[in-house]
Amino acid sequence: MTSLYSRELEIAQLAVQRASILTKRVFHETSKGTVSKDDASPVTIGDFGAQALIISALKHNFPHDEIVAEEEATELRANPPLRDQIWELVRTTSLDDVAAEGLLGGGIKDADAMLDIIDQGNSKGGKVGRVWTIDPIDGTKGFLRGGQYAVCLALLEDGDVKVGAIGCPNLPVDDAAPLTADIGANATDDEGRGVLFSAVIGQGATSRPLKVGALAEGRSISMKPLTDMSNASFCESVEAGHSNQSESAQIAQKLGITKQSVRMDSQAKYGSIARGAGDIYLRLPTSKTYQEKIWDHAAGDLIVREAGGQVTDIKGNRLNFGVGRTLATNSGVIAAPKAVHSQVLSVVQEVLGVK
Ligand SMILES: Nc1ncnc2c1ncn2[C@@H]1O[C@H](COP(=O)(O)O)[C@@H](O)[C@H]1OP(=O)(O)O
Ligand SMILES: [Mg+2]
Ligand SMILES: [Mg+2]
Ligand SMILES: [Mg+2]
Repeated sequence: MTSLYSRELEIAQLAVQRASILTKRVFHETSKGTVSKDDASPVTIGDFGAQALIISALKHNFPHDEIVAEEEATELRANPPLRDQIWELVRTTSLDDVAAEGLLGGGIKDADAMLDIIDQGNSKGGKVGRVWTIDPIDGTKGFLRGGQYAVCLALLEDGDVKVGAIGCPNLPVDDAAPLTADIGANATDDEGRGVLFSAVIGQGATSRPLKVGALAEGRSISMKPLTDMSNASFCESVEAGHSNQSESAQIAQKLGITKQSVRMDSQAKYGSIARGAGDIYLRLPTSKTYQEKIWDHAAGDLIVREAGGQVTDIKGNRLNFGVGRTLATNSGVIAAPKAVHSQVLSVVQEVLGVK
């Protein structure tokens, strides 16, 4: 008997795996083609290309599902050389396994079809029906720096995360490796790196080596039991503009955490705590107006919860993925093992003055 969401899980993981190949090619082979978006955040040919490949795989398998994806093709329609650079990558990226590539429906017809596919990620989201959410490259700044980044995909059903997959090409493949954002000085090959995290609601969380063909064997992951806060390690964003690092230092001190925070870009933070490499992930608001995006959290939220963690915002509320493209009703993120979450939450609220 096949389990619930088994097909969605398989397609999601293969789609993430294929898109990850494209991002690695961008990093190793080409200039990054970086352009600035309206909000001044960077986007590269890797972001656009990865989004095209993932949406194409989803539309082939689940043509009626909605898609909320980060990027859109307007810039590319006005910039044919950029479009052609992306098309060349998309056209020549496939899984190194005929059956797996076949499951994703193979390639895209032409450059114009690619632009239309990228724009199919424009759903408004919401709390009704099946909605996939895609962050083709999460942590673009980490990607550009040669640090951590992630290819993220999740399925929401009636606003609830049911399936999540996160590809982390630069994390150690070994779940027992120490928590670090460092990929090794002058690392030029992918030796020992690349992990694919996944989860299905009610079925636990898994990690497996990130491959370039068929899926590798997975193993079940869980958060580390944390009994003594002085041994805890917590992770946060590299970018001070994405999470308040001086408040997190005060919180850590009050909790009795003695280790320095580990700063890493992207949802690699969720994956790292889910496999017990780290313990706590704090994301503390830096502005009253910024709304977190659903594609930045959906897969990580499920993977951590399925690994035995609890994920809330700074008010203690579950993340609500059913209110549109953003987490408009939430503020910040606190992810921690269930047993200590309330302790962490109360210190966060004390330091931040949250009532
Ligand atoms: N002011 C902000 N507060 C929190 N997150 C932000 C802010 N500005 C951008 N981001 C998002 O944070 C995510 C990366 O998080 P991290 O720093 O933990 O890796 C990116 O998806 C980025 O969005 P964007 O893709 O638009 O740059
Ligand atoms: Mg992101
Ligand atoms: Mg992104
Ligand atoms: Mg971005």
